[in-house]
Parts: sequence; structure tokens; C-alpha cells
Amino acid sequence: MAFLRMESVALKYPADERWVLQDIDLEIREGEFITVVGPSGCGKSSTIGLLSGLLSPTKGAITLQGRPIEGPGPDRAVVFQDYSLFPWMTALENIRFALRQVGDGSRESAQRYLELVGLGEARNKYPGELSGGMRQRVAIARAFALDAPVYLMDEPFGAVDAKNRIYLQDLLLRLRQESGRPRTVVLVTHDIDEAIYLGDRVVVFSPGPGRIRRVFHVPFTRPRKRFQMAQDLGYRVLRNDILTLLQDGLLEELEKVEGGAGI
Ligand SMILES: Nc1ncnc2c1ncn2[C@@H]1O[C@H](COP(=O)(O)OP(=O)(O)OP(=O)(O)O)[C@@H](O)[C@H]1O
Repeated sequence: MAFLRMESVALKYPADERWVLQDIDLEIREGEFITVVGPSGCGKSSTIGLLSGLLSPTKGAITLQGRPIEGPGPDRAVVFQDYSLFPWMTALENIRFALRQVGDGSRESAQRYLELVGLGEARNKYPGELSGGMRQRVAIARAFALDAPVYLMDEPFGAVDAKNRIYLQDLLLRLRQESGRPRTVVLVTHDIDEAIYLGDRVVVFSPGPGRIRRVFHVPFTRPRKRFQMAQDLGYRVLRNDILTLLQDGLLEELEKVEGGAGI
């Protein structure tokens, strides 16, 4: 049985006639790392919204371990691009807040999670006093403090520079590896290399309405070596296939828009 499952899912937002997502079928195994790529507006964030329970499917079913997802829950930690930290709480308080939801809100535990992401010294700083990369480290620490089996991440590293992005990708993989239990991740990104480096499978969406165009298996064992992997012929072929698919989708969209405009 699939651990996390989307079955014939379709989505329309209220007061909008358009289908945002259609015919989404996806079965995710426990502990699998799924990355999602696709052109802007194809429904990637909406998919995260559905899996988190913040949105409900208009059609179809979404289940976690066979049970329907009916709202947000402590079994799913969500990390957004905009850090989603409480600005009025220090880094430590942000993590304590998360820990309290799962029972242990002690300073010591919160401090341990901050140290895990290399921010032990920044405990008394407010999010506004931290750089983007540091804020996202706190957000990741907070997600791990929740100890959820499922992580839903919507462009979590989209707003940080290239160096921090590499650091955060490796941090995420390390924390996941060291956590001692399977962590299932669904991560949305615009970065094909990030999708391949992190994912066990890369799901490519196409727009208008959003559908799954193709799912690619990433044929590299873990732990992965970033630079070695990037030089592998298999990697380059995979990257090229994904890029070609994204470009095709974009061309089809442009043709539709031009057709619609009567050009
Ligand atoms: N709250 C909402 N109400 C109505 N329409 C919405 C809402 N949120 C998103 N949409 C629409 O749904 C479609 C999919 O949006 P979504 O944000 O899921 O796409 P995305 O693939 O994540 O885009 P991006 O890569 O730009 O973040 C878009 O056409 C968007 O305008």
C-alpha cells in the first residue's frame, strides 16, 4: 500500500471556473523523497496545499497511510519559501513553539535543534535580525523539531543564494539521514539540479490545468556526491530529458496563448 497517495485528484479554487489540477495520480512510498518541478502556475504549490490539508481536493482522494487527509496535522511539517517563522519570537522561541506542539517545549531541546543547524549562538535573535539562509535553517530546525514523518516543502531554498542553497540541501539530507526513522519528503523546486540531487523521483508537472507529465526515477544511491553525480552521463541525460519536457510544455503553452489571442 502506498504511504501517501493522490488518487484522481482535481482542484478548482472557489469562485474560479478553471481547473488548477486535474487527474493527479501519485503513490509515494514511506521514506521516499519526491521532488516536483514544472512551469510557474502549473499547480505545484496547490499540490503542497492539498497534501498539507490546507486545501481540499474538488475531486478525488488524498490519503496518508490509508486515511483521508482532512486538514493540517502534526504528522506533516510544512516549510515554505518565505521561512514562515513568527517574527515576534526569537529563533529559540520559534523552535520551542513547535516542540510544545509535540509535548517537549524545553529550552534544552530547542537549543539542541538550533545547534543541529549550526545556529546555537543565534538563539536570542529575532527572524528580522537573521539572514535569509539563517532564517531558513531555523525553519528547517523547526520542521525537524516537530518530528513529523512527512515533510512538505514549497521552494524552501528559493530565496537563498547559491552557496547557502547547497549548504541547506546537504543539511536537509543529513538531518533526514540521521533522524533514525523514515522521513517522506515532497519538495517543490524550480531548480532541476536540486530536484535530481535531492529526489528519489522527480515529478514533472505540465500546466493548464496542472497534470503530471512524467515521473523520472533518479538512478543514484545515497549518500550522493554532488559533483561526481553531476559529471555522470546518466545525470546529464536525465537533466536533459527533464529540461526538454519543461521546454516542450512551455512551447505548448505559448502556442495555446497565441492561438487564444487569434494570432
Ligand atoms: N487562492 C487562490 N485562489 C484562486 N486561484 C489561485 C489561488 N492560488 C493559486 N491560484 C491559481 O492556481 C494556479 C496554480 O497556482 P500554484 O501557486 O499552485 O502554481 P505553482 O506551480 O506553484 O506556481 P509558481 O511556480 O509560480 O509558484 C495559478 O493559476 C494560480 O493563479
